[in-house]
Amino acid sequence: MSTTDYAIEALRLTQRHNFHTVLDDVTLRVPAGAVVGLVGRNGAGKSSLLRCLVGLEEPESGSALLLGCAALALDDAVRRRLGYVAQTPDLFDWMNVLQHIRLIGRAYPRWNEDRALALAVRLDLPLHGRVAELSGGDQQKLAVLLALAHEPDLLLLDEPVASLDPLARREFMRALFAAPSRDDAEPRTVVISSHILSDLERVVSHVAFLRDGRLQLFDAWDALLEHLRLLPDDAAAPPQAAFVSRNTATRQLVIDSRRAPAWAGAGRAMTLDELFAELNA
Ligand SMILES: Nc1ncnc2c1ncn2[C@@H]1O[C@H](COP(=O)(O)OP(=O)(O)OP(=O)(O)O)[C@@H](O)[C@H]1O
Repeated sequence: MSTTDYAIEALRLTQRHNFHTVLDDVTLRVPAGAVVGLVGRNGAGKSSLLRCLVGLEEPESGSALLLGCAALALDDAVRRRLGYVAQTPDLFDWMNVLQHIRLIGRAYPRWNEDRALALAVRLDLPLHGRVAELSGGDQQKLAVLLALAHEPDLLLLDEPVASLDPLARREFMRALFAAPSRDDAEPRTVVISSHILSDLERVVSHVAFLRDGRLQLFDAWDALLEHLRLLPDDAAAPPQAAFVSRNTATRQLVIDSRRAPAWAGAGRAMTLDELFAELNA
């Protein structure tokens, strides 16, 4: 793949806060059109990674390119093609939903107000409700709506569904993958961090696992489903080179059968929940 086939190219990102390593040499190349689930335990570094990717935080070392443009020097043309929703929505308390839609719309030539209003209705958002009076979930819905309505080519979402009820989550997922209204639209690339792995599993093309600031695993989800196998850690173990994780408490192994083809049929595949538990054991 050439550099331009990647919507995101992060090279050796390292970040420290108060002498604590928050991101540790993270290299991540996200193909254009991928939908990446970014997962990891609390404090693993997901928000920090997303902030470094969108240029809101300057890493101690390393660099990131978004749509081919340096994250720390994004030009207006690239900014207009980006959407980012922080974990804590960045909204104006004194403004209502409709005012937000009109204000943000002015900044984006591609803004689709009809789509924004239709989405507000589908998400059950009160158009005249002031942000200060909205529930946490409704504030999160508004932040997501604002990031979606300019039809970005690259969307980075930091736990966008944490406070959404199951029906709102379903609407949100539909909106996320709704076909863009423009003819010139490129396949949208999405990075979405979430702890709701059952939701992610249904929509992602790729999964990135972070643990203690390190990128533990990044691959296409269908490849992981096919090739990662959970099996008992016993005397007849596969070659160590195939080990992905070893759980001494449960005496189970995760192996990558691409590195041990003879073991391709051994054990069983895992759900994303199970794989998460094994990788963080
Ligand atoms: N500005 C900061 N100053 C000091 N420490 C920070 C700062 N930002 C993040 N950290 C620390 O960096 C680590 C990673 O935090 P981060 O918010 O990126 O994790 P996360 O994976 O998004 O967690 P969660 O799932 O809880 O949202 C944590 O130990 C956190 O305390």
